[in-house]
Amino acid sequence: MSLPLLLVEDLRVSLGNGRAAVRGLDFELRAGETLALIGESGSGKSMTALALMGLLPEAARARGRLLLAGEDLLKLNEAALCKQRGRRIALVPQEPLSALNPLQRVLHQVMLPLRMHGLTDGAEQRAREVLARVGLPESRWRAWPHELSGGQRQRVLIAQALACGPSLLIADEPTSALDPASQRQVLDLLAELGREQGLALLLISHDLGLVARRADRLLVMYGGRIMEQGLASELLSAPAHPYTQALLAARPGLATRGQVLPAIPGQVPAAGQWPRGCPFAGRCALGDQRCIDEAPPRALVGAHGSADCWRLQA
Ligand SMILES: Nc1ncnc2c1ncn2[C@@H]1O[C@H](COP(=O)(O)OP(=O)(O)OP(=O)(O)O)[C@@H](O)[C@H]1O
Repeated sequence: MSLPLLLVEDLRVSLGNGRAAVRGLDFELRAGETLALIGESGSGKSMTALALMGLLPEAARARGRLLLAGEDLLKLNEAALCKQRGRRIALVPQEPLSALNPLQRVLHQVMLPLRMHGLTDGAEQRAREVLARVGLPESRWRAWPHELSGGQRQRVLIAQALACGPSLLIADEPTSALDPASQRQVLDLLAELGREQGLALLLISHDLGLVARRADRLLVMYGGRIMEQGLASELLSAPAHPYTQALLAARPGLATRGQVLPAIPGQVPAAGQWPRGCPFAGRCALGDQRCIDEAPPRALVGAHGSADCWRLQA
């Protein structure tokens, strides 16, 4: 089997004042593979993405190892990171409107990362190629961002992210601002691009139902830790961790018209206020005192997965 393109080892992100957003994350991602990072708001997904991009907020610090093709991103200085960002690792952000420059036409915005990385020869041709690939009609290439629909804007951002031919693409809630039909189209496009271009794709979402079937593997995160991980097909058909089961039961798509949207009872605690043991213990219908006090050991689940839960101990 090929070596992983991305190897994350014991990633920890602290926010200052003893608060931690990510508390020991391990995962790997291969070229051509799509990994979905799933969890409710506040689980630490975005901080993981920002650590990978080297774009954490000022007060935040990352520790651990983030090996991209063997090179530890956490050891690079800002100048070296700038060379990677947009070129080898690219991010498709959450908010298409605020991520685009309102004063620049689409085609020029897609040429921007190429220019920033000194790839000026053939930049316009390359921008045209990626815009065509993401399915933006040619009649829109000279439009201003405000003239586009939400789905079209997100396609522009995907084109921008693809322009320099990155090997790792991170999409952080790429469809949260879109209507359901555009959400499906954009996710299908990302999954297609991942396969076709051999990208390692990290798809971040709070909506398990929306992204699960487009991913090869799922990594369920809560309280800055991994709750469960495994092949998407196995994890969806037999979720082992009570948190994964609760997320699946709370999928927005399960609600019928007029029904209150299902939700997991209780609140996600703020960073720094997690129980000593399992982060989910306080909200888990099956949790007991041991779950609150002691971190659960990892149990193997199915043929390829694992879950951190006391209930799964033999
Ligand atoms: N800019 C910031 N400065 C300080 N703390 C932050 C910042 N952004 C997020 N946090 C905190 O970090 C923790 C993890 O947040 P993070 O944004 O990574 O979660 P998430 O799973 O991506 O959720 P969301 O989908 O809402 O972004 C939360 O407790 C959050 O309040």
